[in-house]
Amino acid sequence: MSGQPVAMITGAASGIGAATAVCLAERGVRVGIGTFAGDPHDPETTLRDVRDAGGEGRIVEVDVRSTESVDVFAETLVSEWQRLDVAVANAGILRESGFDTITDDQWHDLLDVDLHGVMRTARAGLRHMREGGSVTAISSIAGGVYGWQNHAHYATAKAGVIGLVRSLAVEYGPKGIRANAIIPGLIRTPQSSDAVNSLGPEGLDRAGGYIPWGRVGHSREVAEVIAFLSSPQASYVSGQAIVVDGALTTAMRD
Ligand SMILES: NC(=O)c1ccc[n+]([C@@H]2O[C@H](COP(=O)([O-])OP(=O)(O)OC[C@H]3O[C@@H](n4cnc5c(N)ncnc54)[C@H](O)[C@@H]3O)[C@@H](O)[C@H]2O)c1
Repeated sequence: MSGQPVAMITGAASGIGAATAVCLAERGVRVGIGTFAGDPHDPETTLRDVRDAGGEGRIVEVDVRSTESVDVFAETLVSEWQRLDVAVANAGILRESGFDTITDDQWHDLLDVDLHGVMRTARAGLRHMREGGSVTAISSIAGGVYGWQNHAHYATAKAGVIGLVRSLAVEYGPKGIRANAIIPGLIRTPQSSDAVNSLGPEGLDRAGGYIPWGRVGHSREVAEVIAFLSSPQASYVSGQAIVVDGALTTAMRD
């Protein structure tokens, strides 16, 4: 096997996934830009940014609710570049629902993306990692650190991915494959902007005032940590869940 490492990133047309594609490209990683048919964001923007960073990318449509779709994503990259080294299970959705009114379908639909989609991405990637590798899953402070009212399904999924990466770290450590989770706080992306809509157009800025760092995070600030975890520089970091939140979860409320 030769050449630059290759990464698969789900949900890479926007937000943290798009920033991760660029960060990895800057480090010489060829990136598979997983894009979802229902996403209004144009993956060509991510591809252009990857190329502007001097990198190489390939857009592949993928729905993490489908095992076949995720497997084809990984196989497409391997057939193009003959290797796969990094899987970033980033795709996720956020829905609000009180717990005693949630339907089985609503519960299942969220976990199908946010937990089972992560499992499918990790599994598809791991099968092709021949010379070590790295899996990074995106959790959340909701579930990863805190509970969250009216979001029990989301928090359950995000807690679940931490259990998953810990188990993968143990199972695949002997093969030189690391697995970690990122726990973002409040990051300015399409998902978080939708979530705080009820606070008004300046909602994210106001929410940032409650964070010790004085603002919400940028996708790039999460992507840098994902890129580090995906790199050989993180060679002894595995089974961890790393919080990237501007000290939000560290702060004691008066
Ligand atoms: N933004 C935040 O404050 C925050 C905080 C904690 C965790 N997260 C997590 O970060 C990850 C990235 O989210 P983001 O904030 O960048 O928002 P985002 O909406 O920009 O990204 C989510 C991506 O997932 C994709 N997606 C949705 N359903 C899919 C499916 N079935 N198959 C494939 N792709 C699908 C979307 O197309 C989108 O590109 C998510 O897992 C999210 O839960 C975000």
